[in-house]
Amino acid sequence: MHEEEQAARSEQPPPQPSPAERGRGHNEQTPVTVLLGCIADDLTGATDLANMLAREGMHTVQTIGIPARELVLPPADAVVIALKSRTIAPEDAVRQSLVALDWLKRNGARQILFKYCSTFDSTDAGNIGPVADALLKALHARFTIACPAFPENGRSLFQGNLFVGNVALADSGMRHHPLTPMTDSNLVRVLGRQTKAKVGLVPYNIVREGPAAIRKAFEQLQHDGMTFAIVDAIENQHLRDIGAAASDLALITGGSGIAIGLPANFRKENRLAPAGPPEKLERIEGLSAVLSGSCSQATLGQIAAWKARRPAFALDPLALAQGRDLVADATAWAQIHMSREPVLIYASAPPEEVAKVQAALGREKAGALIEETLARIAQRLVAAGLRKLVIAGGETSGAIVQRLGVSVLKIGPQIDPGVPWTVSLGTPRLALALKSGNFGGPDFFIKALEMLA
Ligand SMILES: Nc1ncnc2c1ncn2[C@@H]1O[C@H](COP(=O)(O)OP(=O)(O)OP(=O)(O)O)[C@@H](O)[C@H]1O
Ligand SMILES: O=C(O)[C@@H](O)C(=O)CO
Repeated sequence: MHEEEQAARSEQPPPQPSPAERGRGHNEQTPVTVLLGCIADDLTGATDLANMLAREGMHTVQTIGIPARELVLPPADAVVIALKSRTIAPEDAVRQSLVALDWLKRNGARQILFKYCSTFDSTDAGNIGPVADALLKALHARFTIACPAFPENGRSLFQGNLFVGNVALADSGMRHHPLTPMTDSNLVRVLGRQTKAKVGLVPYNIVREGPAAIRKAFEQLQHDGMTFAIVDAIENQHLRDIGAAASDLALITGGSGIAIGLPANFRKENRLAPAGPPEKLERIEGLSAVLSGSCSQATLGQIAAWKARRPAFALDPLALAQGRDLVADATAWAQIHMSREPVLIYASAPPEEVAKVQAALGREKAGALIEETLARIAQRLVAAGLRKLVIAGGETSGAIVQRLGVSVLKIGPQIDPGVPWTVSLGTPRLALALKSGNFGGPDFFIKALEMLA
């Protein structure tokens, strides 16, 4: 371990305060004292991570982008900064991630977690490798792990190969992802193409032996000149053991699953209180709706389940492009139904329809037009009393949340693995469930809103 890193880690723990005692603001005069500082490369991924940390008993706050100087955050053990850096130019992703790191360090973070997708969404140009390289350098650290496993959602790693359910990543739907097609399941190779540093593997037969064996493997890999270790994991217990073995690492990288084992390290150091009951979110009163721009298989199934029981309005992207005012149409329609029951407004469509729209409008233009439309609809519906909102899709969530001016989320109960209810701070208070495209059971939308009834 580098000297500076060692010095920071060998400090004696302070008397163990609650987050309320620790943090009262976030500016330079009164810093929040964060234990775990997290940088997520997209919005729904950040919420997934925040959910995991909250479930494991850390008071967790999520910010949308890098917190503004004047923003006062509630006390928190963990702060997750949600960036939108997964598919932007690598140099922009690096720059934004370093600003996020700087904020987290200034606010006391003792360990940094870089969260990316459980399907390792990236290209040979990045952004996982370049961002991880830059964070390591900024932290004066020489070694980290990469582990996107998330067993509860079917993501497991064996011999460095990532599986989605019972198929290898490259044989899964991720092969056809429009921005980050994943055509190689072997993460040692995938990450190896994104960094000049050496990438090694801690295989399953070592992981299953527990924290001491895993830690020894980390030491051996460092001795052999490796900077990254892809670490196999199939079950939550493996992630807990990897977390324990990674307690001394300044930087950890992975999916939300890798967070499972980290709170225990802070508890062991007497810095974190034992896990209590899940934090109760304030009750939000008002109208409910679901907005969806996700075209994933899971979301399409959830839309079908909703339509069997509840009112739904489909946005036609080609009509939109021809200038039809679907914001007005959808808003007027929703206002008739919403006072009686929750509504769904969606642009989501199966691959063949998406392909037609993309052929006519161009992929980026189609996406941006739909995101902008859903965001404007959300804005009008909030003005009309909408307060409980389920959003499907990472890009879609980003566009809507940005338009609504949301900058901080408090994390509440889990709806399905990877998706919690959250409450926005600021006015008006909104209950938001931001669902990653691939997450949630078939009745997710209905289940989510019933939880708030
Ligand atoms: N009918 C459609 N035709 C073309 N593009 C569409 C259509 N409906 C939605 N889109 C666009 O597809 C993109 C879907 O991305 P989004 O990130 O919201 O969902 P996702 O990829 O399923 O979610 P996640 O990133 O959480 O896995 C958005 O840019 C959206 O505007
Ligand atoms: O890790 C995942 O699969 C999700 O949190 C995500 O990042 C989807 O965009």
